Amino acid sequence: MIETRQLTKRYGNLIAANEITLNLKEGDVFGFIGPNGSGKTTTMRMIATLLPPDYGECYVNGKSIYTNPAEIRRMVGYMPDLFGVYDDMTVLEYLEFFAATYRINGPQRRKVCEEKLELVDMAFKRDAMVSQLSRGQTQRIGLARTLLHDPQVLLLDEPASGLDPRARIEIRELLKRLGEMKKTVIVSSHILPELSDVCTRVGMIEKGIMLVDADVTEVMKMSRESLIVHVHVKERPEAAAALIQQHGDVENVSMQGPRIDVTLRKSVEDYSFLPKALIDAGFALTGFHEEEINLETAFMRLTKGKQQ
Ligand SMILES: Nc1ncnc2c1ncn2[C@@H]1O[C@H](COP(=O)(O)OP(=O)(O)OP(=O)(O)O)[C@@H](O)[C@H]1O
Repeated sequence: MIETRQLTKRYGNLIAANEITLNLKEGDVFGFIGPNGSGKTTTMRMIATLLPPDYGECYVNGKSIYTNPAEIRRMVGYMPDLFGVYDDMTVLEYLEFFAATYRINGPQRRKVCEEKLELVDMAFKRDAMVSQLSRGQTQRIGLARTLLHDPQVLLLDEPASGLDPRARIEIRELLKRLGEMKKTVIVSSHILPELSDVCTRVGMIEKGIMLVDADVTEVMKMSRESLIVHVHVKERPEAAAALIQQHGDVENVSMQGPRIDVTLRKSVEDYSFLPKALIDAGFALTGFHEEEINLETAFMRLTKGKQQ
């Protein structure tokens, strides 16, 4: 659905996007992660045909940004990180105004606007003035506006920035829904953990260079040097730790309060020996689970040393 090859943009000596190659299918929700100024907006604007690249190719649903920009714009909904809203309009008027620019006319216009308001859970504010919406509500109206022409591809630049935790969760739920609707979504963020449970793929960019592009599960796996297992026993945790330490597959054991953190040797994946050894030795096992790596840890580990 989105295919870029060595997409490149330079500003003087600065290479804002350096040979970005991407391949996203229908239903992919691609988390585009990177610090400020790393090239996320530049890349998305090139895909949206709003910024001409200096080099490289980009196809959306098989259409080239060079030869079919108008068709691409019909297929793409782009939500910039900052967008203005007009003060003296109600929510519905605002959406109808943009629907008109997409040539959605007649009774269809009101219907489409109301549908999108439902989708972003803002129907209850249809008659409120746009100027009186909270930031999270404004973001949701922005998303409704991006969805008006029912684009197959969505490019969302930091849709959750500046939102409180509840509004962030709501945006995440919405992203999930868009993936389920088989849209192809690119969503940028520099806040890493918030994307992990909605994205199917993750791209990590720094200084214009895509350092990692993989499935979320793959990213987690790649970033993990060795497995860590958290163990809780009812009594005598120090004695349990000493017992675990003796096992040949265990690299290191440390105590985190009452919790025993067991680091396994590299490439050891089967840790079923741990509960067995503890139970055989008479310990009452009360907790046992593998440490989860979040995207933030993954990003730090995977990009370490790759950029200066
Ligand atoms: N019009 C421009 N002229 C010169 N430099 C630019 C221009 N637009 C962007 N840049 C530079 O290109 C680099 C990439 O910017 P971009 O906006 O793509 O980053 P970003 O990853 O979206 O950042 P943020 O998370 O802050 O939005 C930055 O160093 C930025 O200063």
